[in-house]
Amino acid sequence: MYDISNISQIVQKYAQITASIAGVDVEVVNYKLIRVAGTGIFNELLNEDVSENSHIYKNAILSGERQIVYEPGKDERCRNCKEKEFCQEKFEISMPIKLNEEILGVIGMACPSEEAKEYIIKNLDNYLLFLEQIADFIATRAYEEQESLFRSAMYDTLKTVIKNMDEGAIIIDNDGLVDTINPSAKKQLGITRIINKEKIDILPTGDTVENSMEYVVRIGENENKVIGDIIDIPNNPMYRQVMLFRDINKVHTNIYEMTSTINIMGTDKIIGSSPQTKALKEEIKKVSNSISTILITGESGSGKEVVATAIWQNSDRRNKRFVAINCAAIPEPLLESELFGYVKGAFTGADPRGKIGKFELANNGVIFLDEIGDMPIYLQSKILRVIQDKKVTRIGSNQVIPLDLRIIAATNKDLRKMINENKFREDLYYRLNVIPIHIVPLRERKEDILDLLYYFIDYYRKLFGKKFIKIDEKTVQKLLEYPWYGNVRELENTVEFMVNMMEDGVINESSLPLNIRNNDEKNIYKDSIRPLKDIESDEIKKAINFYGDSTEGKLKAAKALGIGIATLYRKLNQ
Ligand SMILES: Nc1ncnc2c1ncn2[C@@H]1O[C@H](COP(=O)(O)OP(=O)(O)OP(=O)(O)O)[C@@H](O)[C@H]1O
Repeated sequence: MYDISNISQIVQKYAQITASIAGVDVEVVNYKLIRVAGTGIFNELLNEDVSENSHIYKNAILSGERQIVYEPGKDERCRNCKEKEFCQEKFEISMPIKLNEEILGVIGMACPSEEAKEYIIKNLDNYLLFLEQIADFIATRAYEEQESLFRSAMYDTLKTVIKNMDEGAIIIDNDGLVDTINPSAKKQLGITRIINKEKIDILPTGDTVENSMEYVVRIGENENKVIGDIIDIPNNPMYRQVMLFRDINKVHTNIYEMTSTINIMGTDKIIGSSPQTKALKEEIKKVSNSISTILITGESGSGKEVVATAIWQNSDRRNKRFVAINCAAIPEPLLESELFGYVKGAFTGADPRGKIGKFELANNGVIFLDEIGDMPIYLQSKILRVIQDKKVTRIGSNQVIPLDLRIIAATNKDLRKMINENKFREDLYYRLNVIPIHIVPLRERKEDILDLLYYFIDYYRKLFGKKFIKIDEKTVQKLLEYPWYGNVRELENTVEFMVNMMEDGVINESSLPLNIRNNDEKNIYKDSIRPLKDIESDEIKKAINFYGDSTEGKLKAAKALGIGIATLYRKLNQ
């Protein structure tokens, strides 16, 4: 309950006004029966505890009713008063000070003379009304004081909470100026100076992503995009709004950290000492810092993603994001929204919170479009536009987001064949194939089989805590002869199996999976026999990849293939 002692000066003024108008002595006690204000002799006795001999006040507090005492000392209510014999007062009115249902105290009026008593009784109704008014004034001031204390305590608490929040927070006053800005907000907006009472403009971009609205926040020269919420503070004399927000880059980083599953590989981690792999590592180093688009081709499991991450790690974008999207793994209807993102309410069935797309997420870094051959043709034109225009628009949004991206695409499909079958856009192919990198199948780089074999044995024996002594010669031979259509991925899985099966630290034929154990030479030959047309086409591709697509490159390729240039052009057209 509010203690009116806290506003004793105001109460004293009311007591004096009452005393001078009524011509009587007035005192005010709080709900604990401590004298808070008083006139005449009472003024000398402020802060006195009057609970022992203030039976009438007690009655007023307990009943909440005004008390009128015509014969102080002789009245029934004075029965227990120790000083009733010596009571000097001739007449008393005690008016409770009420705030809603609570009694904050009592204002008491005491008549020292019979004349005053007579006069007051004659005008009793007016006196009662007057005293009731004064009690109401005191209660109103108590209420205002209580509210203002409560409000400032709330603001203090709010400001402490805001100061310690991870989210950015700005309190905006009724003139649209910054009242309070927390350290997180200053950091996110890149502000180092004191900006209290500076003008702030908050403009919604119209997009809602990740459950919050996107805004441009402008304070002086600083302009930033954030996503967050504006909370209006209605009926507040000082403050208009609180803005809570997150840095859009931080939102991107969080999504990236939550969704990225990439296996970071530098060229040093690419295992293999075959001439092809050595050349591949050189090529990676050469092309890493260019901004041109790369198309990596190679059979499934041959290491296309490994090469893509190695390019990123070798580039000056290594500290930026590498965002991979497997176009074959995402159902077609979802692929577009995964790539471009969307805003709240963009289409039925969409996540109502909105979504940030992979292109936007990869901005300033690298996007890896894996299995690009599985991209539906209508999306191919959209991707082409993103590559050409270097900008993206979230589905359902009008906002254009400029992009600075390194694009790496990969496929195990024959895109030229797909172009002939009208399944892949030729213009997109040329846009992607600026720097072609082909990874030869594992069976064509036998040295790598050995390197990878020992590398994976070492990895899995450590992982399983097993001792490894040796792998027998015949088993190694079988592994070298196996065609590895699943490439490095299949070899890795095979080694994991063998290390599991290995007994006493020795890997032998009995540790091999059945398909490899039964893969005798006949089968090997049967499996590896390929139509001449395919072999020819592979060799031509190899030569063109090696010497380049230019006229000079084609001349060299034809020479290396042992055919005339006209024959090469004819075969290329086929
Ligand atoms: N040269 C290499 N050194 C070490 N590990 C490799 C190498 N090449 C491939 N791997 C490993 O083999 C597995 C398959 O590689 P990756 O995913 O890069 O192949 P991919 O060609 O992208 O396959 P897919 O076409 O199926 O997407 C991965 O676990 C990868 O780490």
